[in-house]
Amino acid sequence: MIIEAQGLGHAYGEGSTRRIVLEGVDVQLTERRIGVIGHNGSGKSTFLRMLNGLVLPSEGKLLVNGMDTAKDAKAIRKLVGFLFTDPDNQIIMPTVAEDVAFGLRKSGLPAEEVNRRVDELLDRFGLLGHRDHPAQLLSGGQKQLQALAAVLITQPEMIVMDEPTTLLDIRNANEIGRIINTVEATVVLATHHLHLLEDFDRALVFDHGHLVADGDPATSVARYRALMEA
Ligand SMILES: Nc1ncnc2c1ncn2[C@@H]1O[C@H](COP(=O)(O)OP(=O)(O)OP(=O)(O)O)[C@@H](O)[C@H]1O
Repeated sequence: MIIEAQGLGHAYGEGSTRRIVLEGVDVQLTERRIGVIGHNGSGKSTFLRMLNGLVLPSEGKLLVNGMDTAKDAKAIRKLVGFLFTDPDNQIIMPTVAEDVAFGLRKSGLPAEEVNRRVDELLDRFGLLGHRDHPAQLLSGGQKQLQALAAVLITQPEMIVMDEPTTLLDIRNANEIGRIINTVEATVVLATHHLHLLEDFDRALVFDHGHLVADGDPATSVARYRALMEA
């Protein structure tokens, strides 16, 4: 995947309520594991939501594999899956298996192939025993794994994850971290759990809507800590 932000900016609101929350972001990303860090309200979620066209640029451009999110959001969403902080926001179907299969409903794949993929993912995530259970009865960590399975089943080339471990206890957060490291797709992860980025290729630091540091995770985390302590 190639992500190119060119003079990228975003403002929420209009007129007197208009507020710039992202400004002048120029970056090209080709790595497989990309972290995004920064203080609350620094613009991480806004940047992430721009990667699949959920939020469109007010300034500049964002290209994903050469496609402009402002023009080709539909094609881009086929390549880019999104995992939200709160899995309850993306659980749609009554049972675990039905929910994981949901993204394939228009794929035209035979039911046996859909079931095969569902069971393979549930097995990988330790959820096979919950296959036919009500999705809402899973624990927070299990729900997040289920939500991740529901994204992975469509075999996206990139998964954007917006603080997916924030609501989880340490054990479940680490489990999600472990699984993130096994995912084949490109991963862009915004997190305050900085240790999850240890094996990442690159980390971006946002501060008040500006990209202020960009490098290997250890260097970026040190820069972020220094900013927070200044
Ligand atoms: N839909 C919206 N309408 C208006 N303002 C918004 C909206 N979404 C976010 N903002 C504002 O944009 C700014 C950046 O928010 P964003 O969610 O991108 O930050 P963040 O770095 O992800 O923060 P956090 O770590 O708290 O999740 C914040 O000041 C926020 O209040």
